[in-house]
Formats: sequence, C-alpha cells, structure tokens
Amino acid sequence: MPATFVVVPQWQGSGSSRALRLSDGAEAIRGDLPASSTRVVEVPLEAGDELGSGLPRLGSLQLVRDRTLAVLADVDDWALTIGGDCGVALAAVDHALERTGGDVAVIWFDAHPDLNTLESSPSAAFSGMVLRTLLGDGIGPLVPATPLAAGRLVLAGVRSSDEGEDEFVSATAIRQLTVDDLADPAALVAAVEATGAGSVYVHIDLDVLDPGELLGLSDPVPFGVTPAALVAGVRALKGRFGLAGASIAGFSPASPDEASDDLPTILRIIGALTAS
Ligand SMILES: NC(=[NH2+])NCCC[C@H](N)C(=O)O
Repeated sequence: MPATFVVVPQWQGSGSSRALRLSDGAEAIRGDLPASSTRVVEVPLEAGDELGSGLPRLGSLQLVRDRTLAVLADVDDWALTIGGDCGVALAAVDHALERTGGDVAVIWFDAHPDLNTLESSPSAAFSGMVLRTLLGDGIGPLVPATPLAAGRLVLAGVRSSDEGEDEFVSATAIRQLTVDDLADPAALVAAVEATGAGSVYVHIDLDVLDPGELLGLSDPVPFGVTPAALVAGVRALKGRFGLAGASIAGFSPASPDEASDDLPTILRIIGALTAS
C-alpha cells in the first residue's frame, strides 16, 4: 500500500525567530507530494493561548494535535507526517503507539533531544519538549494515554542539549547514537533491536543533517549527519523492521529559491521512507 502523507504546517511549537517559515516549509514539501495520497491538517493562524498552563500557545498545539489524530485515525496503513515544527510528532507517535499496542521503538533523528520540561526549557518552546511529553512528563492535556517507555527510545545525532535534558538522559539510560555511530547502519539496527520492539517509528528533524547539506533549518547545529548516512540508516531500518509511522520536521526555508535548493535532499529522505 502506498504511504499516506499527512502535512501539518504547525509553527506554534517552535521558539525560533524563524518559526513562521516552518509553515512555508511544509507547504513547499506538500507541493512535491502526490495530491491523491496527501491530507493537509488545518493549522490556526493565531499563536494560541497558554490556557493558564504556562506553556505558550497551548490552545493551538492542542487543536492541531486533535485534528492530526482525527486525520490519522482514517489512515489504514502507516502515515508519514510532515511538519512544521517537531511538535507534530506528538500526534503521530501517539497514533503509532495506539496502532501497535505500544510494540514500537521510536528512533529520534534530531540535533536536539527535545526532552525538556516546562521548568528545564530555556525557551518554553514545545518543540523542545515534545519527546519528554511522549514519555509521559508534560502538560496534562498533551500527554498521550499510553506514553512511550524510555527503553523503547533511541536518540540519533543529538549534539545540542540542555542541562535538564542531559540529567534526564543519564538518569533513564536512554540509548543514544552519535553522528559518527550513524555512519554504520548496522549500529542503528542493533540499537533498535536492543529495545525489544517489533516495529519502528522514525522521526527526522531535518536539523540532524549537517547545516552545510540543507539551508532551510530553524535551529541549525554544526557537525551533523550527511544525507547519504541518513538515507542508508532509514533503508537499513526498513529492511529489518515494520514501519509503524514516521515524521519529518523542521524545514524552514527563507525563500522559494532556498526551498527549491533543499527539496531534492528532502525528497530522497521521503523516498527512502516510502520505498517498498
Ligand atoms: N527540535 C528542535 N528544533 N528543538 C529545538 C530545541 C532547542 C532547545 N533545546 C529548547 O528546548 O528550547
């Protein structure tokens, strides 16, 4: 069955001064996807209220999460959710946890671990908290009914983390692969095998890539992976595990020209995820 693409042009989860470009990025990717297998989730124009929670823009984040879950509920097979900011993975991973009964490992390709709480976050941006929320620590209405177990998570390519995130990763012994480790796809497969899960969910924040390889990044961090290593890793995972779902986030081109320069790389990654 061909993949279904669920495009979510959410920007409200980002703390970047370039946040609004994330909706342009989602739209640019959408323009290259087959319309018949693409659904678009409507994102409110306004930032949204914190609803007394302390989390900026909670109202919009919750609305988009609910709309995304409703669209995903109608997808028969796995879906590739396309952001927007990393916060779009909240609904997408939640959906994968539900459809697999929790028998899924999440591989999180990202320059950042996104494991902040509201208290530890330097920016109060939800995209820096989304993975922690999926693990069960977060603003009540956003925490999934079946949270992800820390032993089912593999961080890949992280090279910019905050103090509270480092403490959490050490305390929970979350598995991690460095940029160098990712040169060997077998290491990636072994790390996911070690979680004991029967299927895999692949999240890709494009900032896992080296900024020299992709211009349109909202939170670029030097010394990232090459597109070739990322694509080889995705292929190896697909060869070994069933795919329970996937997301691509963080594309924030400054202009249509910049988007055109980056799209071939993004389409190669999409191709690796969706190849049969
Ligand atoms: N997925 C991302 N782009 N995350 C950026 C997070 C940056 C920083 N750690 C924060 O929490 O504010």
